[in-house]
Amino acid sequence: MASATSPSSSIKASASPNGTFSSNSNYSKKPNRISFASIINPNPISAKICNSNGSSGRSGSIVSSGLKVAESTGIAPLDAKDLRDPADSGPRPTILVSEKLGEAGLKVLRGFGEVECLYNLSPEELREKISSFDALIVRSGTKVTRQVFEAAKGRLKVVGRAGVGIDNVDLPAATEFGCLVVNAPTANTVAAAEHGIALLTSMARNVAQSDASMKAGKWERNKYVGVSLVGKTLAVIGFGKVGSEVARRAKGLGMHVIAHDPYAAADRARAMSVDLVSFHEAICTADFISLHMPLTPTTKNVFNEQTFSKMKKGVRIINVARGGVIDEEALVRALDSGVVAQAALDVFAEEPPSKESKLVQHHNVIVTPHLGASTKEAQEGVAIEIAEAVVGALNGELSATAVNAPMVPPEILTELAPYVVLAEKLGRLAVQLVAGGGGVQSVKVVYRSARDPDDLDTRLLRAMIIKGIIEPISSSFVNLVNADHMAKQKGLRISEERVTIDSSPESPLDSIQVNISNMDSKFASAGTEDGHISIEGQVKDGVPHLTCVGTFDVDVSLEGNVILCRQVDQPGMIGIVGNILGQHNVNVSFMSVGRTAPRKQAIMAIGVDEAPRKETLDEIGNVPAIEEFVFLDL
Ligand SMILES: NC(=O)C1=CN([C@@H]2O[C@H](COP(=O)(O)OP(=O)(O)OC[C@H]3O[C@@H](n4cnc5c(N)ncnc54)[C@H](O)[C@@H]3O)[C@@H](O)[C@H]2O)C=CC1
Ligand SMILES: O=C(O)C(=O)COP(=O)(O)O
Repeated sequence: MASATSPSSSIKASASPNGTFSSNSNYSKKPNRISFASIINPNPISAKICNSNGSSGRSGSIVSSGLKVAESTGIAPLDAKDLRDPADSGPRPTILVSEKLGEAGLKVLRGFGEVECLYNLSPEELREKISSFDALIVRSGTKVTRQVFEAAKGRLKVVGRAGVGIDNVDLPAATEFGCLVVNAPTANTVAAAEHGIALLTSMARNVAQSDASMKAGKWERNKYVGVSLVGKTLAVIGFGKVGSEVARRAKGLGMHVIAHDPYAAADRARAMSVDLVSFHEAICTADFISLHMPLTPTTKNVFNEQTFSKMKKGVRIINVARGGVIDEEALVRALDSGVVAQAALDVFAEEPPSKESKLVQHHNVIVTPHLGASTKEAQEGVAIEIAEAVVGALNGELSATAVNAPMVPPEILTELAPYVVLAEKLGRLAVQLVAGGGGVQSVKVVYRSARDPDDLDTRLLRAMIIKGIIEPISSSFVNLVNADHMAKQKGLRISEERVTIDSSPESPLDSIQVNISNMDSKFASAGTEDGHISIEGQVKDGVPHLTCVGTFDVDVSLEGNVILCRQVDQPGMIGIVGNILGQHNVNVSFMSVGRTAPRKQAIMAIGVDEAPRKETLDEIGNVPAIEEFVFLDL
């Protein structure tokens, strides 16, 4: 007699910290987080976003179709009235806006969820409140620290940065907690560039100082003689969106513009008649230096004692990027010594800077309180951009402005949607075939495709395989944001191989094979000669199918659950097993037999709509010709 090898029972004993097997495709058991897998799942039943109370507040109507989701992945303008299905009476997502956001963006958000605008929260207050919110929208003033993610207790699904710089958000922590971070990278570019030019021109002509002098009743025409811009060299450090717009405007003022940016394309610079130069050349030759790079560990304090000492005496510096890229004490010394003649600063290492800041008070420094993005137009634009990104993320769409998850273009997402479902199911099946359930360390995934390997973006598929492998055997939650991190944390190595085959390049993939290395299988036939557990699947008519188990070809649609039996190949086996299932009221959706040779061994793969009871499985195990079998919970 073959004994029923139920993955659930063995996993229950070994792997799950709370002692219960997480059957898991029911996402409402993991209520607090958004699941990208469920979102791209074309099956409307599992395509739900769950709310904090575990109920699925938003269901099939909006996210039921993977294709529909994929089509809307590109951020299209949203009309607030279209955002929620009026019939959807579930709790609405909650959104905390912690800094001033344009009205147009608030309108989009209010059409979708419960919005609370709580400005000027202290860090403690933010930590206290955050666990009641699904989304948080910030500007540069809110520090979204690891403690904030911890305090969110898994509820926070998305942080929207209404602007560009995300240096105030702890990205590694967000990723670990599976929280998507999105920003609004384009709507304030012009505003920041215009502010840079405003600071450049007003610094050169002492506008701020002479204004203050006149308001103090003075008339000091000789004191405020400025410098001309025409013909002077401006070095733009960071030739990205803002930097290149500053360059374009400075050229209009007749300046000679050079730029330093290790990642900028030379032809883009050339097209604007801007010379891309080394950092050294930029800082040594410039009359004016304008900063437009992000604050990162590499750029922190990149303007310091040493770099100031290399600059042309009398250089003038504009900073509309981030205060932290300048060592502010070193700048004060450079101003005192006259190496730096003037500085115009919109941003500071600490905001707001202390009232006694020597830098702010310096007579050769003009300052604005981080106003670069603060035009009416930019703020409305940023608000709409971030509101749409956050709503999209809460709807489970892959955001075009995701900062800590792959950005997958809509057309690719549409194509990959059924393969994403297949990938997760193969991961789930493979791990259930491992004897004992846990301990998986090394997984090799083979993608067969007629397309050039460079044309196949596997990040999404890999994430879903990881999700499929990890979630059934732990209480961890895995999504596209944290999949690679979770794999690393659990010591799971995933290697990928892309095999080009002679087939139609119409479909992105022919098959996906998941191999778990060096593990014994509870279903020996799933093993290969070289000691792997191996299963393979394909998408047929948009539906994922299991097509190979070990060395046996099978063909069973992966829509319900699966029973795999190895038996002596003899007449009547399908009938015998089918009968047992029928007698116990288990509906068979699919059956397929793969065999090594007639009358030798065969594998029967049976798709069943519902999980059979133990007695049913025992009865199958008692059929003399059945050598081993396993029930796999999808
Ligand atoms: N003051 C304000 O209100 C505003 C400030 N900003 C800040 O301006 C900066 C630029 O924003 P965008 O142009 O939109 O970003 P962006 O990403 O388009 O451009 C940044 C550029 O800096 C380059 N870069 C990275 N490391 C560098 C390094 N070590 N040296 C030189 N270049 C480097 C990148 O290659 C990129 O081209 C950001 O720090 C952003 O936060 C942006 C908008 C408003
Ligand atoms: O977009 C950016 O990077 C900015 O610095 C703008 O910051 P703010 O949204 O005005 O606090």
